[in-house]
Amino acid sequence: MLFHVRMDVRLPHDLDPDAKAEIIAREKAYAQELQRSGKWPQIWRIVGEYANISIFDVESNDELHTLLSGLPLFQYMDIEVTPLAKHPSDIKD
Ligand SMILES: O=C(O)CC1=CCC(=O)O1
Repeated sequence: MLFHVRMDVRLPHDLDPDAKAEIIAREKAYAQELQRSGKWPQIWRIVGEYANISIFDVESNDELHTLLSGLPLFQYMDIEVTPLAKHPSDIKD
């Protein structure tokens, strides 16, 4: 199942710089591991925003929820999920 996910990051302005660097490093490691697993095949920066558009390829809504809620930055994100289905005009496969 494919999902389009938008993540807007809203870090507190008063977050300690070392804590900020540490949580961002953990976020990167977590995201790169999921990319290597094939569950997070695309991640794109939205130009001019601290936000990304990602594509997830997972087995279920529950799996996606587990992965998203495991993001180190989860508590600092607004997340919008759009489930994707094959378009009838798509010529692939
Ligand atoms: O910077 C972001 O868009 C938040 C984020 C998600 C995965 C990652 O590495 O950073």
